Amino acid sequence: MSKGRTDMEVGADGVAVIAVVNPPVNALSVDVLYSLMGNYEEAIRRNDVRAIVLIGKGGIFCGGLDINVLGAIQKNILEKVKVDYIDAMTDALEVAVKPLVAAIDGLAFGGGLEFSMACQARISTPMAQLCLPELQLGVIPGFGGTQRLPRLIGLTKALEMIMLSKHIRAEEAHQLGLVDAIVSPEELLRAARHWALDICESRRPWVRALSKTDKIEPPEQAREILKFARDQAQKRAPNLKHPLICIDVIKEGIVSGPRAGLRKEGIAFQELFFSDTCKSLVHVFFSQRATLKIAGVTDLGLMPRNLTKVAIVGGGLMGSGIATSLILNHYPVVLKEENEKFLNAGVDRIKANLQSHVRKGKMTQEKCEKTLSLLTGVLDYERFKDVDLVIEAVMDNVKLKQQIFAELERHCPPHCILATTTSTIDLRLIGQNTNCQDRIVGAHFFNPAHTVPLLEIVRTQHTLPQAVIDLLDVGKKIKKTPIVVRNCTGFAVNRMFFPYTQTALFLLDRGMDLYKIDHACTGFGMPVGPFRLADHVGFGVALGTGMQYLEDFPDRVYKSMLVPLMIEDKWTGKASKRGFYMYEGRRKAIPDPDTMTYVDKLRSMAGSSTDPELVKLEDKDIVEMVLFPVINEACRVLDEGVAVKASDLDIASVFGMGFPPYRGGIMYWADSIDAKRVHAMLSEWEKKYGQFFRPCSYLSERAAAGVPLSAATSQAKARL
Ligand SMILES: C[C@H](O)CC(=O)SCCNC(=O)CCNC(=O)[C@H](O)C(C)(C)COP(=O)(O)OP(=O)(O)OC[C@H]1O[C@@H](n2cnc3c(N)ncnc32)[C@H](O)[C@@H]1OP(=O)(O)O
Repeated sequence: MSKGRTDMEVGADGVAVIAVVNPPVNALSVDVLYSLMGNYEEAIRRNDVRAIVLIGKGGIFCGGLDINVLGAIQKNILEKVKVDYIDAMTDALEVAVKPLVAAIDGLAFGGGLEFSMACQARISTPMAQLCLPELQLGVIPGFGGTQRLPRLIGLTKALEMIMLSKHIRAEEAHQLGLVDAIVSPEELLRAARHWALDICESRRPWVRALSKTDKIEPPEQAREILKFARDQAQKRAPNLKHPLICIDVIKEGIVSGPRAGLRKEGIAFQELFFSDTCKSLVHVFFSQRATLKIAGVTDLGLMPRNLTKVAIVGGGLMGSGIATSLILNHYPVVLKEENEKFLNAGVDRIKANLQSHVRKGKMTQEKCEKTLSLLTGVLDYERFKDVDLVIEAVMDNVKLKQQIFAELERHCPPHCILATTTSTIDLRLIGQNTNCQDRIVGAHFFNPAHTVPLLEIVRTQHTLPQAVIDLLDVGKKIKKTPIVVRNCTGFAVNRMFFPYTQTALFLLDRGMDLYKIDHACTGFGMPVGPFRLADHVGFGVALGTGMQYLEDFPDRVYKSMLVPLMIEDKWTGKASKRGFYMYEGRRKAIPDPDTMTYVDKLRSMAGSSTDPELVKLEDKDIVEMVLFPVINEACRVLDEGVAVKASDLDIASVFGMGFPPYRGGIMYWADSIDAKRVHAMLSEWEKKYGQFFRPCSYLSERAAAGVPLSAATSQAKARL
């Protein structure tokens, strides 16, 4: 946070060019802010300076406030940034006696975009991307963005950008009036200088964003727009306050004028720094980047090879989702199926995935067809001879996978990485009939693979670091957040979340209403409750996984016969339209009264009776009972070295299971509750309900020593 600077050069034309220099994204660190103000004041003072251009060095304008500053303030390492001072800075730019023009190449994010909006004009290159992403960090724009953006582009568009942290490209920004001209990168500086001098010489208007009123909608319409935005924000994230605070701040500017709006923005911005939401989201931001740093893999100086052609074996739900993701990100894909019928079905699924992009306006029909042309369907291995990566995505059957991997070794070039999507089978077993265990790696995607943002990369003791590096690179290019884990049953994500549905089944057996359990979990912020999740995954998969877990972890599998009972009647979850819910149309899930017939049958078969204490549990207690066993398993996953660090599990839970990011991820949340309490509750439940709830040694030791669950093992050992 105390690094970076700005450089100033004054040209013979009288234009001072102030460049932000703080790679990799030119974030506004404390040093950059002070340096910027120093340069600015000097430029205003100097008689040889007539105008100022603000630019970022290295093809990036500015990635916003240095997020380390937020973290440091939260931890009291740094005194609160003087927001008054920053306001004064943006104000100073806006009311400067010499014109300022922002020259934007690459990213103009957060505080960076806000500084540019305080300038009198913005010139960009075609590749520029503009965004106010502050809400994703639990704060609101704090350098005047809540007031200047609506005045530059109107309330409707400004709210869309701010509330959804929506990126816009130069062309759209130009149409909206946020960017005044688009020029090539080579022309950027020259054009910005000219523009600034043109303002000096009154050939172009001197625009002060805060004084603009022409884009703001009339009062009645503005009220409606703000109300709609509020309703949407509440619907999207009922547990979050900062989006509503942001709307209040914008409203203040509309109702009482931009000065009042700026004042309110400053106060709210400072207060939000210290909210748990902001702390959690900052943790998620850095943890997400940290997944790419793996000791013994990414610190060896290896560079990712350029994998240009990918093949997929199996065009089922998973294979077609992965293919969609790859072609959407410009990878040519060969899709192999065993017969014409399955191949057509796979290709149709991919077409349907792309069409849904067209329907939602994310893609034109023309682009859709171009994207689809990257896909080649085949029935044999002929085209595998020049592929760089194969992803096997057939059903989880050891013999079948072993046969496929032996064939892949024969047909693919020797550098080709062979990946499997298995979620349960030991990778060493899959590669047993090959001599290329060092190129075998797990690429565990989550269904639907083209939308779920997590990719679990699984390595064995044989996997070469180069194969992991290459897959990390592909993962990043197809916009997945990858976490690298070690080979074991269920890997990190499925293993960690296995108890989620298990505990729910336990509660159901003891008389709790299943919809109450799901409701409690979604109220906490999970996208779906455990029963809806089971429907989505499908009972066949759930049962298969359950059997595997029973074999590998017999001490902690809760044996419920409910799912097998339903499968007997061909109720298999969402795919069969009957499961714990009934399904109408594509999405609608309706509580199914007939499900209770199975529950009652099971209860009478097992002779189980309602537990009066459990059925009285409130939502908060249900959430703890369902999620504490998840924490317990996450501790085991960490202790066994399946995951490298606790923050990887936070990311896995957020991006793989939809754990609410504003709670920081599963381990972060556990530490916020305190390991002692998690341990105490599990111990109490173990006594009452059996070993399913028994706390593992990692949790017990850390709870006893008062060490956070997320503390790195070496630090923790020193304290244990
Ligand atoms: C007052 C204001 O209103 C408040 C603010 O401005 S709050 C900050 C607003 N800005 C943001 O939220 C931007 C956050 N950053 C991003 O979205 C993305 O990093 C990006 C789009 C800028 C670049 O993405 P990408 O090219 O994929 O690179 P990415 O790996 O994410 O980042 C590269 C490095 O820059 C760092 N970085 C990115 N933005 C940063 C920021 N604003 N502060 C500090 N570090 C940042 C990352 O941590 C990463 O560091 P590492 O290499 O050590 O892991």
